[in-house]
Amino acid sequence: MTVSEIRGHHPILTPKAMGEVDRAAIQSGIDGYRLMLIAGAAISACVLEHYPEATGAIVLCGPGNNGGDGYVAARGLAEAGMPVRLYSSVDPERLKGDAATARDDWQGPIHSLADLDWRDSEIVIDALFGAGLDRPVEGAVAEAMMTVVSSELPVVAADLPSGVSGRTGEVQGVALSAEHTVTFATYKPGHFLVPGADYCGDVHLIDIGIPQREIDAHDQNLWLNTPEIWSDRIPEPKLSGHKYSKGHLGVFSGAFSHTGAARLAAHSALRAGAGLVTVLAPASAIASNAAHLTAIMLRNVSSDEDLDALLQDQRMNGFVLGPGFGVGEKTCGFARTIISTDRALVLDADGLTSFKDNAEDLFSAIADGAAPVILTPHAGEFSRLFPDLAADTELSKVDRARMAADRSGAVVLYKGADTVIAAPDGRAVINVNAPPWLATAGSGDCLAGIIGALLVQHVPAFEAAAIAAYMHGEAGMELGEGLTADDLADGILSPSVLFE
Ligand SMILES: NC(=O)C1=CN([C@@H]2O[C@H](COP(=O)(O)OP(=O)(O)OC[C@H]3O[C@@H](n4cnc5c(N)ncnc54)[C@H](OP(=O)(O)O)[C@@H]3O)[C@@H](O)[C@H]2O)[C@@H](O)CC1
Ligand SMILES: Nc1ncnc2c1ncn2[C@@H]1O[C@H](COP(=O)(O)OP(=O)(O)O)[C@@H](O)[C@H]1O
Ligand SMILES: [K+]
Repeated sequence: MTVSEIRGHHPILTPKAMGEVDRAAIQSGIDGYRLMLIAGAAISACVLEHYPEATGAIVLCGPGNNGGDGYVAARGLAEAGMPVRLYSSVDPERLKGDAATARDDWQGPIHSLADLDWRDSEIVIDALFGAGLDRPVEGAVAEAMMTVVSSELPVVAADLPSGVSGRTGEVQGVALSAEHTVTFATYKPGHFLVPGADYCGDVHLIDIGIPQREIDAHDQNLWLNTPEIWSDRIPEPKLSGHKYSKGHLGVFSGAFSHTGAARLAAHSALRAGAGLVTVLAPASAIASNAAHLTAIMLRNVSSDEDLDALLQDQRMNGFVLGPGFGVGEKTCGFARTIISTDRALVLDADGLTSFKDNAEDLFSAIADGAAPVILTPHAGEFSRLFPDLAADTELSKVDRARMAADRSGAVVLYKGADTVIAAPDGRAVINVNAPPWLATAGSGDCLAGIIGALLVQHVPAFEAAAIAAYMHGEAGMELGEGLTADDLADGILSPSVLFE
C-alpha cells in the first residue's frame, strides 16, 4: 500500500467495535445481506483488476460471515467467466444468517477443505476467518492453510488474512500471506500493526454503505496518522517572525566519544524549523562538537549548576535528552530538573533507560511538572520502563502505548515499523508511512530532534509527535533505500514546506 497517498480522517476500529457498528447499522434498517453483496463484489473486482490473466481461482470459505463474503465473491468471479472451485472449512449446513443466504445463492459445488487441490488454480480467495477470529487456528484448517502457503499462489484476503488478529496484528497459530486485502467500512489495527501489516499486502478500504454516523458513534479515539489529523497545527512562518519566535532547542550531547547522536538530533531540529538549536555538551565533548558545528551553537553544560544557569534563559524553551548521553543518575537528575520547569522535553534513548529501576520517579516528576513531555521508546526501551505492559501478550501495541501514556502522564511515541503515538487523554494514532530502511543507526536521534523542533514552536505534544513521525517517514521515502542518518538529518523539510 502506498500509505503516503492515504488522505483524510481514518478512524481505526477493532473487530469488536466494527461488529457493533455492523449490528447497529442493521438494526437501523440496513439490509445485512446487501452489505455482504457489496463486500463480496469488491473482493471479486479486486481479483479481476489485479489478476486479469488468471485462468482459475479457488475460494476458501469459513464458518461465519467472512465465508459469506467468499460465496458472493465466488459468484462474481464465475459470472465474469473465471473457473472457480469453492472449498468450505465446515459443513455448509452450519452457516447461518446472511452467510447461509450467500451459500444458497452460489450455484456451483461446495467441496470440503480436506480435499483441497490447488494445482489448476492461479489465485486464492481467502474467506476463512476475518473479524470473528478469536483463537489460534489449529487442526485440519491450519493444515489446509499451510498447503496454501506452500503453494506460493497469490492470495486476496476478505477483510483480513486468515489467522491475523484484527485487534492486535498478531498471528493466531498460522496465517495466510495476502498480496491484497479488501476490508470494509474502516481499517482495523491488525492491518497496520506488525506482523499483521506484513501479511496484508495492499489494503483496499471499501465503503459498503455503513452510515458514517454509526462509525462515528463507535469512534475509539484511534486514527491513521494522516496530515488531516494535525494540519491545522503546523507552524506557519510569519512575516513578523524572528528566530526566537521559532523557539530555541537545547540538545544534550554525551561525552567526547558519544557526540554524533546529539548532532544528528540538532541538525534535524534546525531543518525541521527550530529558530535556534544549541548542543549542550560536557567539557570533554566541546572540542569534538566544535569541530563539526556551524549553524548550530554549542555550550558547556557539565554539571547541575551549569544546567541551572542555562535554565535562567527563558528563551531556551525545549530540550532533547538521551541520544548518546549515557545511562545513569546524572541523566535522571537532568531530566527531573527540566521537567520541574515549564520547558518541553523529549526524553529518548539513554534518557529512558536511565529510569529503568525508578520509572515511578519519572512519572511522578511528570505529574508534578508543567512541562509537556514526550517519551520515545523503541521496543527494548519500552520494556525497561513498562515491563508489565510489554509482557502482557493480551495487549496490542496500541493498548500498550495508551496505557503507558496514561501511567506516565507523557505523550508516548512507541517506535517501530508501526509507530504508535498515544496521549494521556486517550487519543492515539498509528503511523504507517515509514519505509523499512529507516531502521538505521541514528534514525531515532533524527526523530527526537524533529519532535523537539515542533515543541519549541509551540505545537502541542501529541500533534508534535504525530507530525514528526510522519515527517520522518516522508523524508525516508523521499531519500530512498540505503539512506544514512546523516542523509536523513539533511533531508528533513520543515513542515510548512513539506505540506504546502
Ligand atoms: N463489518 C461489516 O460491516 C461486514 C462484515 N462482513 C464480513 O463479516 C466478517 C465477520 O463475520 P463473523 O463475525 O461471522 O466472523 P468470521 O471472521 O467469519 O468468523 C466466524 C466464526 O469463526 C469461528 N472461529 C473463530 N476463530 C476460529 C478458529 N481459530 N478456528 C476455527 N473457527 C474459528 C467462530 O465460530 P465458533 O467456532 O466459535 O462458533 C466465529 O464465529 C468480516 O470479517 C467481514 O468479512 C461483510 O459480510 C460485510 C459486512
Ligand atoms: N522496520 C521499520 N520500518 C520503518 N521504520 C522503522 C522500522 N524499524 C525502526 N523504524 C524506525 O526507525 C527509527 C529507529 O530509531 P531507534 O530504534 O531509536 O534507533 P537509533 O537509536 O539507532 O536511532 C524509529 O523512528 C523507528 O520507528
Ligand atoms: K479472510
